[in-house]
Amino acid sequence: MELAGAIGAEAWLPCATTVASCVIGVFFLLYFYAPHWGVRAVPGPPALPVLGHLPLLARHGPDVFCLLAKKYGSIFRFHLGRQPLVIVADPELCREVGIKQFKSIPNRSLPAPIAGSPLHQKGLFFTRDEQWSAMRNTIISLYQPSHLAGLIPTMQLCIERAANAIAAAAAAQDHGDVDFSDISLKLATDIIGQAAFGVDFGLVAVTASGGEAAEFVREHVHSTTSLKMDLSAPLSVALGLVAPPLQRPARRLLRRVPWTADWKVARTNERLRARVDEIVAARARERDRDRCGGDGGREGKRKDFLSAVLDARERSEALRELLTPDHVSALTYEHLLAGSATTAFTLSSAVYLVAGHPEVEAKLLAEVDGFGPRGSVPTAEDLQLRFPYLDQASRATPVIKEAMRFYTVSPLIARVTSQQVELGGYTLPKVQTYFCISPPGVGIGMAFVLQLTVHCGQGTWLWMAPGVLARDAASFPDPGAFRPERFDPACEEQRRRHPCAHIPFGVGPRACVGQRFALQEVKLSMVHLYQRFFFRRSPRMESPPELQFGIVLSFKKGIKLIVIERGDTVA
Ligand code: HEM
Repeated sequence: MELAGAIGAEAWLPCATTVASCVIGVFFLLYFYAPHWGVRAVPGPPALPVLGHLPLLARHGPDVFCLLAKKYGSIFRFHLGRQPLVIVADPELCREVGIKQFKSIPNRSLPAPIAGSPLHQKGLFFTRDEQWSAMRNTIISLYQPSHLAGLIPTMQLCIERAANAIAAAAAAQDHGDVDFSDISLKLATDIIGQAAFGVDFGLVAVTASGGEAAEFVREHVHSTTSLKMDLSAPLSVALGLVAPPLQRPARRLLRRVPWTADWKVARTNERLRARVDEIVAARARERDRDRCGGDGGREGKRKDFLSAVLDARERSEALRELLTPDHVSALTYEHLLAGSATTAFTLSSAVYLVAGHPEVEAKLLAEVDGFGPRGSVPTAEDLQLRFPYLDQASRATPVIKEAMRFYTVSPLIARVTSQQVELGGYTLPKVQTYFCISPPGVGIGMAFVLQLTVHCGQGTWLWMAPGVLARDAASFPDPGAFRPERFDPACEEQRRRHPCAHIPFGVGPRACVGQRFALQEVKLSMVHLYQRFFFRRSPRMESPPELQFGIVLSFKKGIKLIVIERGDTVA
């Protein structure tokens, strides 16, 4: 009997192992290929299990999307780890996504680096549906021309400080090199500090080791630069790319393990969050004090975003419910996140490109000198009307526009479907709910399966690719040439171009809310900088500059320029 039992067990064991391996294998295949299934008809290169196309991204950087568009056409599949993206690289299809079919594609997909961070999630960028439209309607007035015109003196003050810092840095160096991208990031952050928080960070003026504000911003920069889209991100983010359900448990675990990247990011984000909450609470207290002491004047004078949002909250019960203190903090912090690195990158790339093109520089200098003597500060109206080369017509800025085409700071714009969508001849599903089967009573496995449901239920990730559009020779002949004249409204090339061929600020109701703010800042900066200096590319910098792809593009080793003071009389 015993012998028969042993033989039975021996025969049964390999059989059970084979069945278990098959079940695990099938589960693995289903898990990794389920999101792919709904979009399998969309063309794309074969994807590696688990990693998808991340190795391609590592090898080619953001250029990979141009290469894939050449091979697969204007709509193709790219697997960010396990998650397939349907990438749209055609102006008309971008108009479909951003405008015509907006009702079916109103939200952004939540990339792995952002998942689990309320400071990042509760701002305008990642809120959804009615919450988003109510929030956007509330804050949109702060970006209207009349409000922005009132910010010019504050912006100009920061710009003049930055120009002094540039002159001092150039004088301190034997070869006159200045780390221009570093100063422009500090400048953009100072401006956002004033405009969003009503706080003078004074970064341009402080040394590298400088005070509490500098520490706050160092933490912000660390938090932002850890928002990577590839496997060099902290472990939990990398896991989020290849196996989303493991991200949350991994993050919970790793944030407790000292010195891991997750631990550092969690500590930084907690400190950042506490600091932003502190600023918001202090402003609320200040307003209460002013009201009790009858000093409504200071309250009324404040032009920053935070005060305006607190005002709006006070005026309406409905808004108090909509904009919880968490949302107010997130919205305010979002300005720093959305408005500093993007604007700084745009200013740095414009000045870098002009420095390498003497014919563009000559036209620009002539225009700036024609405006008035050194130190003249343009009004909002001057910025619109008196700088045709920098600003050919309202909101069309040839030099800046061409710089933004040449280096597109957001090469991809993330959206997600909430209805089934027909696009470019493909049917893209409303949601990807293949993994809703949750066998009851499996303990910890149950939690795992429930998480799968959440992750798979997000809809098709449909991303626009302005970075590919910007390099398309059909819209921009000789796309590798820096030629601002291609945006001259009078030229044939501009007249023929599709209105959505150049969309660095996105398109449709969800386009960048800070576009006018950013352009005002960049134009004002360029006018002042070219009144005082001209720039040459440093031979101590690589050419072309190396790019790094995080949540937005940045220059990996910065932009180094030789600065030459122009003096009072301009040649
Ligand atoms: C050169 C600078 C900037 C560039 C290139 C840029 C680019 C973008 C892009 C591509 C989007 C996504 C648009 C879409 O989905 O269609 C966006 C959204 C957004 N941007 Fe900007 N941005 C810049 C500056 C700013 C500034 C200065 C602020 C704030 C003061 C800002 C705040 C936002 C916000 C809040 C959103 C989300 C809008 C929404 O979901 O309703 N951006 N930006």
